[in-house]
Amino acid sequence: MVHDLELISVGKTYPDGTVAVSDFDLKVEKGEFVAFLGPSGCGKSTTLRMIAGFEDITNGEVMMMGRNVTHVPPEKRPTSMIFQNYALFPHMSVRENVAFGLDVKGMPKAERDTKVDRILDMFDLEQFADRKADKLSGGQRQRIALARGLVVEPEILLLDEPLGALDANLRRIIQNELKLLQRELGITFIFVTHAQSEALGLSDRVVVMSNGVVEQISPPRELYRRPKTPFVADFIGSNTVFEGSPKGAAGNGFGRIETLFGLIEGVGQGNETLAVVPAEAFRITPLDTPGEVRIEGTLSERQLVGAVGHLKVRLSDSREVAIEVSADRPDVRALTLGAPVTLGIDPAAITLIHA
Ligand SMILES: Nc1ncnc2c1ncn2[C@@H]1O[C@H](COP(=O)(O)OP(=O)(O)OP(=O)(O)O)[C@@H](O)[C@H]1O
Repeated sequence: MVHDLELISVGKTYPDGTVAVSDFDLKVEKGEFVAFLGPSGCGKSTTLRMIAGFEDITNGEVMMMGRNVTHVPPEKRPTSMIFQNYALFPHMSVRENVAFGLDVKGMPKAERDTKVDRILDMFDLEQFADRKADKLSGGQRQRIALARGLVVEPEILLLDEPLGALDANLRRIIQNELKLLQRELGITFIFVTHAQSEALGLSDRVVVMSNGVVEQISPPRELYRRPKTPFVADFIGSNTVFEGSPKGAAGNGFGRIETLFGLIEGVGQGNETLAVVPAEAFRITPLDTPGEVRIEGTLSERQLVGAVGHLKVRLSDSREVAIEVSADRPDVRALTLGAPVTLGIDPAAITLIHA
């Protein structure tokens, strides 16, 4: 199958010796929305710029629609890039800004104008067509940047923190628009962000990066449910990680590790050394699940707010686990600070990973 975009072992070392990206492998299907997510400096932008062709690749190859574009200049790639600061020409009108990419391609005027009119209409920008770009609001500028990126009809749209300069409200609005637009046009989107909620909310798949290395490529839900590395377990959601030693397979895709808190069973092979437990998987026993993992602790905090009880349970290694329970439970109401508490976890919610 031919992919819209394929990165084969792509790496980048800057002239000063900084290794920004190493061995990046990725296959993206037509119409997919993929987010690159990771802390500042992890190599997201460098990777995006290599895809766009603005940055030389030190090793590896970039394929687009089955064609090797590793050494193809940006304007000859089927991509279009949108930057965080929009990179609009402030003294050009909206229309001139949007037409710019088509002019660069040498498109005949009549055809160009038709395309520009159509896209201005699509983004509700006709009434601003003759206004200078620096006389517009952030949200309007963002729309122009999108219109300018899309008017050249790219196969792949590359977006580098495109919403970073917007306030929270506008950000949410444009996020929605972006997602609808992407569905409607069926264009492949590669989206760089360090905002977890944005990556998880918008994309079909998320590439989590750290220190120039791909940690995990998964749909958002999978990142929450089945982190594959300690970095992802720490970076995504709110997990508690227990260390242990491998105790082998337990059947049906489950394994066991021996920890300070006893045997923990979870999804895995049983040759792993870490058990990852999402915050919402902890329950206060007695509860129902047969075969649940049990961990002992003492109640260190209790707040009953309306129907919800916010509890904290201190474990023997002095870590605290936060739990939400129904405040109506008589056993919860009866708990006093310092009381022994047994936590129960469904093994299916636990993921075993390698350190
Ligand atoms: N031109 C350059 N020369 C040397 N090192 C660079 C250059 N550009 C970026 N780097 C380094 O490469 C690494 C990756 O940078 P990159 O901008 O790709 O990260 P990022 O994940 O996009 O970060 P941010 O979210 O802050 O934009 C960082 O260590 C950065 O300092």
